Amino acid sequence: MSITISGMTKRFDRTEVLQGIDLDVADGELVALLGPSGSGKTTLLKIIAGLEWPDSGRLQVAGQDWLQLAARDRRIGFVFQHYALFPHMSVRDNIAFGLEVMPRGQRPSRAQIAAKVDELMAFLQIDQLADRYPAQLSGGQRQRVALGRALAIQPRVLLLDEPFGALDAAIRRDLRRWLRGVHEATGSTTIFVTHDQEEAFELADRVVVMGAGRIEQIGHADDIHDHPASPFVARFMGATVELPVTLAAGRATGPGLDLSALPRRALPDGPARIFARPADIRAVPDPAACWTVSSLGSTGAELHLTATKPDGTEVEVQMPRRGAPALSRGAPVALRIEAAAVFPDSRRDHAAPVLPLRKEIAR
Ligand SMILES: Nc1ncnc2c1ncn2[C@@H]1O[C@H](COP(=O)(O)OP(=O)(O)OP(=O)(O)O)[C@@H](O)[C@H]1O
Repeated sequence: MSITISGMTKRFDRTEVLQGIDLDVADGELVALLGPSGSGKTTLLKIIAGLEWPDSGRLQVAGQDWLQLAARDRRIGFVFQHYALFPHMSVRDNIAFGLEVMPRGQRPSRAQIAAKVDELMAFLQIDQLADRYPAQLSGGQRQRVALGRALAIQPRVLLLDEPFGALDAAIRRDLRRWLRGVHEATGSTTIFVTHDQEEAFELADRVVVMGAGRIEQIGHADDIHDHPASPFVARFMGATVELPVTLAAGRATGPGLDLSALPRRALPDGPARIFARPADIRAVPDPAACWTVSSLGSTGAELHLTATKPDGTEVEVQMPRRGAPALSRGAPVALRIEAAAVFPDSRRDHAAPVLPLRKEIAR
């Protein structure tokens, strides 16, 4: 089922939680909503599920207006972070629940329900747990049961809200791989919410980055990592070093900065800011440079240093220790920035780029 959301807004009291969302999800696609806490991810998911209603905008699923449909008529599978399995029901009964409560005309027979549940438990690799109760399961097992319950009704759309949020890192990784397999096998259009970048990029076909009620960027992992569409996305993706530069003929320059590795950009002349990751910066000894090494440490593999300017600006640098020049505290250094996003100063932080970053001019 394809999903088309257009011009969607939602306000709670005075907060505009969704500020005009436009999003197309293709039939069978697996899409992640990624963003910091409070950016509106869950609200968007709840609107698709029919648990919230927008103030304006459209929601069409396979061409049908879902805002005219009650939640129970949407045939949606929904899994929350705090999966609420019924504690007094066995695994088997939890999974069967959605089928058992179907209206009489649509409800499969007892034998059909039993067969469906057996098939799902085998598919989810939890058949040996059929007669256990939720309290007797691990977090990862409970999560699989929750997913089994959501899948039992053969949902047209599967919505997962931080499905692995409460689990530890190793189990999350296992379940991610497993969920990807489930998605490929069932082919249901799936949207999941996460604030974990690795999870979003590993699992999803496309990632939707949300910030403060807006979609900041939609794309694939490499694209979002290398070409953030806004300062917000750059910061969110770990480009925590933010420095003023001057753009002239598509080239950025700044005091004590070597920016010759950056491609020319189709951006207007004038003041701008660059956003770089500490791991994309190299400190290079230079007696004439305005930066000095103010702290220096090593993790064995990497040197972590802080470079400081007389005006108090500080920059974190992480560079491979092997092959690094000899550096000591107080040494003057230039900063060579090997990759960075550049945004003209006139832009509002969350606006779309004046010119797409990808439109780089050949040197
Ligand atoms: N029922 C409600 N009444 C009032 N405000 C609400 C309600 N539901 C959500 N909000 C507010 O809307 C904003 C967005 O919430 P939402 O849960 O959609 O964000 P989120 O991106 O999913 O965050 P998180 O990652 O923390 O779950 C928040 O500021 C939240 O406090």
